[in-house]
This record gives sequence, C-alpha cells and structure tokens, in this order.
Amino acid sequence: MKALATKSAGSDVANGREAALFRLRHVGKSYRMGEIEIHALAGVDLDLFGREFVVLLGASGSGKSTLLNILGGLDRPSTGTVVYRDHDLTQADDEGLTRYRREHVGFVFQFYNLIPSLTALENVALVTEIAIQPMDPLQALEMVGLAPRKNHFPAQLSGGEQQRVAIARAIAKRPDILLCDEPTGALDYKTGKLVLEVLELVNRELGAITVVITHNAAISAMADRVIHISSGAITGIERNAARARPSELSW
Ligand SMILES: Nc1ncnc2c1ncn2[C@@H]1O[C@H](COP(=O)(O)OP(=O)(O)OP(=O)(O)O)[C@@H](O)[C@H]1O
Repeated sequence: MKALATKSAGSDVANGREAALFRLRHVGKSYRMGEIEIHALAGVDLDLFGREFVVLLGASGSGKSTLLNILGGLDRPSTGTVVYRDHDLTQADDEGLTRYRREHVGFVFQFYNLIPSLTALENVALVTEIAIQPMDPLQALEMVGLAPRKNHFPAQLSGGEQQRVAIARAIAKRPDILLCDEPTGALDYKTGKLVLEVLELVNRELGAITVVITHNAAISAMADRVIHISSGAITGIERNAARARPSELSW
C-alpha cells in the first residue's frame, strides 16, 4: 500500500468508539450518456467497522453495485473520498488500487466466475499465490465444506458448490472486506441459504467486514446493520439487536 496517499485518522475515534475501517464522505458517481447525466450515487456518507456484517438493500438501479465497486477499488467515485484505514483510495494510482484489491478485498459475484479448466483447489490457489498472508487453499475449501471436492472441475459442481468455491477463493487471501453482489441471486432457496450460512461462518471466524447486496429483504435479519439505498443515496441505516441465523430466515 506504499504508493497510496495517507490521511490522518486522528479525528475518527469518536468518543472512544472503534475507528471505522472505511470512511466514505460525499461519495458521488455520475455517468454521462450523451446529453443525459446519470447520478448512480449522490453524496453517500458511510463508515464501515471491523467484523461487521452489512446488508445493502435497494431496488434495481439504486446504486448498490456502484457503491460496492467503489468500496472494492474496481471503480473510482466522481466526487468525494473513500478512506481505507489511513489510505485515501481516491488518491491512489491504478497500481495502488490494484494492490489494494489484491491484498485486502474479496469479491463474490452472482455468477461464480471460476476458471473452468482448473479444479476447485487450483481456482483457490490462483489467488493465494499472489496474496501476502494467504490461507492454505485447502483450509479455505474446508471452511466452505468443500475439501472433499477439491479435485473437481467447476462443471462437476452444482451452482451452490461453485459459489462456495468462489467464496473460498475470496477469503483465502484473508481479506479485510468481503464484497458480495447478489451472492444467492442465481441459486434456489435451499442452496441460497447454505451459501448464506457459509458467509455468516466466514464473517464470524475470519472477521472480514462482509457486505452483501441483495433485493431480498429477508436476508437483512442476518446483518449487524442494514443499509437502505434508493436513487443513489442512503435513505436509512438500521442496526439489528441480534443477528438471525440464516437457517431462521424464510422468504
Ligand atoms: N457504466 C455505466 N454507465 C452508465 N450508467 C451506469 C453504469 N453503471 C451503472 N449505471 C447506472 O447507474 C445506476 C445505478 O446502477 P447500479 O448498477 O449501481 O444499481 P444496482 O442497485 O446495483 O442495480 P441492480 O440491483 O439492478 O444490480 C443505474 O441507473 C445504472 O443504469
């Protein structure tokens, strides 16, 4: 992270509370399409704290993926700042952002994006080869309950199993933040719940901030905090008194 600009974190430990790991201030993202300017995000202020499980809830087109992509260093905001620890990601050059993603961010998408010609273990190992303090790839597969399938290719695994390999791949680098964009969107009810159980387990055991985008309001019950987003703005943040277990959810 050496190439990233640094910023003082001194003012952020408010009233003895834990300092936020991520601080987003006035984050906006606009796209120009000919004459029209689309405001995907408009003035988002958000802090994310270590170990928390956050559900990002909003209608289609509300800006959820845009926010996730900015948090993950896949995209840059048009305005505002994103500070990770004491690094201002908005000041980072491309190389700095690549290193940030590689070393600190795990991504899980709706479609698993596994490499078809590699086994489950090889898909995970691909990431651990370039990480700083990775897990043993087999340990990552064990966490998601798929060690017995380590030599299977993606085509030999069900959708839910492929998603669990994708989660193993995302966590094997021991990320500070795990960003999940509709991770159960392509799965049936039972398999989707199993994947949520795996996400809950890795959040609890590894402590990575876990952000899950969903359209499914029932999933909010398993979060520490639920962030509602509408038309590119945060319209409300709720804190659950207790996290529901994924097995208790129904939709
Ligand atoms: N690359 C882009 N170019 C132009 N407009 C974009 C681009 N990416 C996103 N948008 C627009 O920004 C807005 C927010 O999109 P975003 O994908 O963040 O929403 P979302 O809440 O994730 O939606 P969904 O749930 O359908 O995935 C939408 O109006 C979308 O069309």
